[in-house]
Formats: sequence, C-alpha cells, structure tokens
Amino acid sequence: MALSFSAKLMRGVSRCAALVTPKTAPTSCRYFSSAENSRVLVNLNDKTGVATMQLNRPPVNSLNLEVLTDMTIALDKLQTEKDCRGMILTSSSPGIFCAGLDIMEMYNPQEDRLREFWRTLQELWKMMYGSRLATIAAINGHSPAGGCLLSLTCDYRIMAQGKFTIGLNETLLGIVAPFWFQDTMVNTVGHRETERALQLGLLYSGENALKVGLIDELVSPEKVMETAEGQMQMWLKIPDFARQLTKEQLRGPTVQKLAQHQEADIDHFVNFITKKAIQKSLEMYLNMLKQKKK
Ligand SMILES: CCCCC/C=C\CCCC/C=C/C(=O)SCCNC(=O)CCNC(=O)[C@H](O)C(C)(C)COP(=O)(O)OP(=O)(O)OC[C@H]1O[C@@H](n2cnc3c(N)ncnc32)[C@H](O)[C@@H]1OP(=O)(O)O
Repeated sequence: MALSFSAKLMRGVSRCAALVTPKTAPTSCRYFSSAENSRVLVNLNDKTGVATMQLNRPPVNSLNLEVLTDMTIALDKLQTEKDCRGMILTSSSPGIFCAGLDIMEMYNPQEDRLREFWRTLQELWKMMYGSRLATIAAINGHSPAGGCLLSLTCDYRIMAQGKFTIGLNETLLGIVAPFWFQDTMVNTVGHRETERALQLGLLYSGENALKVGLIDELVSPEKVMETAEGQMQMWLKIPDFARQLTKEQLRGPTVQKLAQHQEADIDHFVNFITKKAIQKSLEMYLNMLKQKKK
C-alpha cells in the first residue's frame, strides 16, 4: 500500500531523528544534521531559539527529490521543537543560494518519481509558506526559479550584492510557473509586476529586486548572515501568537488554495512535463547550460 506523505515524513523523521552534538559544538547549539555529506545542514541555537538551515548540495543546490524530502523532514522537526521560534534559510555555497528545481528530475522522468517529486515540493511549499516560525532567507548568491520560490516562502529576504540574480524565470526554459508559484509572487510584488516578470522570465539584479520589493535588503556578501540574525531579533520581539495568527490570516487562503487542488496540480504537472515539446525545451536548456562552460 502506498504510504501517505505524512507517513513517509514520519518514517524519515525516525530515520534521522537523533540529534548529533559534536564535541566541538557550543553548548547552546544543537546540530540536527551536521555531517558534511548531508544535503541540508541544520542547527538550532537553544539560547536564541533560532535555527539555521543551509542547502548543501554542491555545485548549485538544485532541488531533487532527496533534498526536498530532507528539507521537509528538517522543517517538520524544527517546528515540533517548542523552543524553536525562527529559521534562517541559506546556502553552504556562497555565490549560489539555489539553482531551482533539479532539471534532471523533469527530463526523461519516471512517472512515479515525478509525481513524488512534485508532491514533495508542494508539501515543502505549504509547510514553509505557512510555517509558525519567523523565517528569513539569507540569499547569498544566485536564486532562479525554485530558488526564488523558496526565498518567497520566507517572511523576509536579504540578498548579497554582486552579479547574482533572482526571479521566476520558468518561461526561459519553455515551462510555466504553476498557479501557486504565481500566487506567492503576486503576494510579494503585486499583480502587475508579476505579469511582467513571469511572462518575460525576468531574472532581477539585486538592485532591481530591491526596487520592486522582491527582496527586502541588499547587503555586502559578508554581511548577509549578520543582517539576517539582526533582523530575526526584531521579528522575535513580537509575541509569537500574534505574529503567527497574523501570518495565518494573510497566507492561509493561498496555502488552502493549493491544498484544495493538490491532486489536480500533480496530474497537470505530469501531463505538461511529459509532453514531447516540453521535453525538447528542457533538453535545449540543459544543452545551453553545458555550452555556457565552453
Ligand atoms: C500550464 C500549467 C503548468 C503546470 C506546471 C508545469 C510546469 C512545471 C514548472 C516547473 C517549475 C520549475 C522550476 C525550476 O526551478 S526549473 C530550474 C530553473 N533553474 C535555472 O534556470 C537555473 C539554471 N542554472 C544556472 O543558471 C546556473 O547554473 C547558475 C545557478 C547561475 C550557476 O551558474 P554557475 O556557477 O556558472 O554553474 P553552472 O551553470 O556551470 O552549473 C554547474 C552544473 O550544475 C548544472 N545545473 C545548474 N542548474 C541546474 C538545475 N537547475 N538543475 C540541474 N542541473 C543544474 C549545470 O548544468 C552544470 O552541470 P555540469 O557541471 O554537468 O555541466
């Protein structure tokens, strides 16, 4: 019998439930996952109640099924820690926050895995967008497509200055951002800017992202984490209950919309991605990425 998503989550939680506390760790800092080969590195500072989650899948932190699953498990675990109040999402590879979904998950896919991949992304998005935690994205590098989406699920975004770009560029790959990607963008920058950005597949510079409100602050790369930590202190001055209910009122309807159409959205995604023309577009985009190096 197929396991429900939550059953799979519980299985995953029990597999990685042991908290690892390396001898070198400060006593206030608990490591949920610190092995260098973990795809997601998570630690919780018991003194501040703030967790840090680092994407750790070099070279570009593209999101495959395993990374999405690990993030979902880690977030679930943090949310059940009653003393955890905030989370900073960042990357262990300065220069690349996240290259978005792993295109290899969508290119020549096996249908079962493709379905599981999309469902896991949906679940992660729902958990992140509706999280009881105050969440801040410390965007320390490029953040296209799914990378931009991840940052948009946070309550506040701080990006590193430099040549990095951010945006929902799906149309450049010949694919379409689904309604819940669009909703997240509309809720952040408004309808008109989303129309322009998504149709053109705009990748914004940090300066332009700041102008349209896609990010909240643009700071030098070495200041990204300390700015995130400082900002988090402000968010945590607000009583959790009041902040969480306010977030729920503002974001709940958007989360509910996906929850109500989740199965149809998976069918739609699978039908769309497996079309010959879409596979051709993905192939051309992958070739373009490879050519760029030569
Ligand atoms: C009508 C309703 C429709 C319903 C739904 C239908 C459709 C579904 C929509 C799906 C939504 C999709 C969301 C996505 O996130 S798609 C992914 C989009 N991502 C990108 O466009 C980013 C592509 N990557 C880059 O632009 C660059 O890699 C970079 C992030 C700027 C970093 O540049 P650089 O440091 O120069 O690294 P390289 O380009 O050399 O990359 C290193 C290797 O990594 C491979 N790579 C890069 N990105 C990805 C990726 N997203 N997935 C898989 N692989 C990736 C790249 O090819 C290099 O590989 P190599 O070393 O083997 O050559």
